[in-house]
Amino acid sequence: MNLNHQLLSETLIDAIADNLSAKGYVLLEDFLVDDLATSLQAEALSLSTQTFKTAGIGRQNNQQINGKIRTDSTLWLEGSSDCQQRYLDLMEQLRIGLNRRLFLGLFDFECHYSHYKKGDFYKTHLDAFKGQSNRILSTVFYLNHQWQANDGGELVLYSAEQHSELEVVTPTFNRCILFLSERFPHEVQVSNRDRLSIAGWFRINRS
Ligand SMILES: O=C(O)CCC(=O)C(=O)O
Ligand SMILES: [Fe+2]
Repeated sequence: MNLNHQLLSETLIDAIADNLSAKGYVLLEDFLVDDLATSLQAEALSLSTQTFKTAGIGRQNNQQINGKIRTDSTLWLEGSSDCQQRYLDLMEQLRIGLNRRLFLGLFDFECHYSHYKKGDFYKTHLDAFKGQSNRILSTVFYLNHQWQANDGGELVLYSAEQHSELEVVTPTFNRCILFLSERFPHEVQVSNRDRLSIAGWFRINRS
């Protein structure tokens, strides 16, 4: 194991757990050490032009490409580079830390890079339907420097009940949002420039 591996502080995991139980989501600035965020950004940038695939929606085995709902391209992280492995290690630490505090029974974590080109979007959706999915906690980590007000591409989180806006999140470098997958409808507004992120899900083992 690389000694440079950043570990999340127990204080940070406490704060994440507190926010998740109080309001169901948490927004974190400067989530990772800068060199890790920078390496992930560089890797996403270089891979996005070659190996990303148009994203699917629906069940894993029955993916449909539906340009009407989402238009981004994705690539799953499998730990095939040092920065991917470091990111997955951190999320593993978070998984264990959240299970200890919240008894969520999180079983594993999956994540992919996403690339939204100019004009791309992801319309309002839920990441999981109650009782039908093993996705429990959604995470999105952003990799974009100098996001301007007119760049679009905000993540809008809605309240489940009134569909009122809870939070409008610009996809700013090294920012991370975590939210309960079944609880918050959300959308990515049309992006006016390239937008890179890592979307991930902590899952329970339902089978
Ligand atoms: O990129 C984002 O801000 C959210 C992406 C998203 O909702 C998803 O991939 O399910
Ligand atoms: Fe989503």
